[in-house]
Amino acid sequence: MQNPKLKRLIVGVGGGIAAYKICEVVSTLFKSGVEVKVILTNSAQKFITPLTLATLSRHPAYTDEAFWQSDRSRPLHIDLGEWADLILIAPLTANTLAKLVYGLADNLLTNTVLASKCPVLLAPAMNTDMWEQTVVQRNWQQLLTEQRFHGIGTGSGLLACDRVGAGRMAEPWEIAAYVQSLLHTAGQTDLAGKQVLISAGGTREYLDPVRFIGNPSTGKMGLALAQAALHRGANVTLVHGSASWDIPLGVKAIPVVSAEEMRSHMVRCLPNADVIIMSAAVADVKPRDYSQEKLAKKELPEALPLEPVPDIVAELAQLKQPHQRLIGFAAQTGDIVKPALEKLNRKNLDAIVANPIDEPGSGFGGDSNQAIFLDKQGRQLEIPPCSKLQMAHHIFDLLQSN
Ligand SMILES: Cc1cc2nc3c(=O)[nH]c(=O)nc-3n(C[C@H](O)[C@H](O)[C@H](O)COP(=O)(O)O)c2cc1C
Ligand SMILES: CC(C)(COP(=O)(O)O)[C@@H](O)C(=O)NCCC(=O)NCCS
Ligand SMILES: [Mg+2]
Repeated sequence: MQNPKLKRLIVGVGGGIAAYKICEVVSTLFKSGVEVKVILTNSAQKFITPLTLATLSRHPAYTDEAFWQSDRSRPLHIDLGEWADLILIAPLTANTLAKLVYGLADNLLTNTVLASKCPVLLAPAMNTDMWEQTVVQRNWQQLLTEQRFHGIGTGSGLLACDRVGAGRMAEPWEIAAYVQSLLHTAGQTDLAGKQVLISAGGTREYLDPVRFIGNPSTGKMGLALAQAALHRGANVTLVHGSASWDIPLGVKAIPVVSAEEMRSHMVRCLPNADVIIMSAAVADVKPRDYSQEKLAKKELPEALPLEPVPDIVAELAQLKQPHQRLIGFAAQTGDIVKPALEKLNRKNLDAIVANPIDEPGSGFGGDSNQAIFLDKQGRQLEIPPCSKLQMAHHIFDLLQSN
């Protein structure tokens, strides 16, 4: 999904056990069209072989042995540094972090970072005590104050030393998505300091403890919007119904079940938000009656009396201040433009994304989508089929360009 001009990635692998996950990152990115070259530190080679990464990346994997070879017409770190559009370092060790803070350059990886100007994405992985050391935290915070460095992680969970705590490396899918975002934006954090509030997924309106009215929404479009906003520097709150994914590190997630619950969280979070995107598929109706006990088959009514649930987007539109921007989604079959335009005007939205759920490779569940973006300035722009993350970036590009 990268910007067509930006697609050259160097992956620097550090000497930590989390290095085993980098094969998947390299493979995923290669398959999505990114050109990948890998540099391994000496310690990284104790965990994973250059041969594996060379094979997955379809390029030589570079080591300090290559750095010191005398058969090159130009130094390798200069060639690699000039070649890269983006450098990912994962896992980032405490050792390499400290070197980067001080500009130390005693191996191919650190020399390549100094010999390049592109953005650098860092994915640390460490034992909890290592990660929480004052000196490590100070190094981490200091490095992130520099514009070219972007950080992902760490998460909390089981570590390789059997400890449960902070220091887990971000998962491959999160790292790959962050790379895609930075290749799209060239590292520009145009949403820095902004609060972005997103709703995602389907809501469920229960009839009894096991049966509900719902829809097939998986929340993947909302997840992609949350990732794109986060990677562009925003603080992101994601109010989500049923979801089939893990929450990205750095996103504040609020799980909900019903439309009423979603409404109350969206209304509560609204005052702090700069941009509000309603990509959730809210059930329009709920059963009028709810039974605390599971209804026996024979107790089920022949016809289900229904009543409307709150119209969340309409309420947000009424409550919002002029500086806040509210974007809706309209999942439609058939003619998608007319009903979306009508919803944009009737609900007083700033923009709406009309989503043809009956087109192949678009709509519920999958990883790709297509849409027509309409706004109150009268723009009507087609977003051709692309990944949901790429669509999310197109939407933010359009919002930022007026
Ligand atoms: C089994 C093992 C696991 C290690 N895991 C980590 C780790 O997760 N994070 C870390 O910062 N260092 C870890 N280290 C220590 C680094 O390998 C060591 O600091 C090394 O000098 C890092 O070199 P590099 O930064 O050039 O890759 C580990 C060492 C061993 C022996
Ligand atoms: C090691 C691992 C990648 C394992 O992940 P997994 O449980 O998903 O297989 C994850 O626990 C992690 O990122 N840990 C941080 C680094 C670490 O554990 N270092 C070794 C401690 S001495
Ligand atoms: Mg609706």
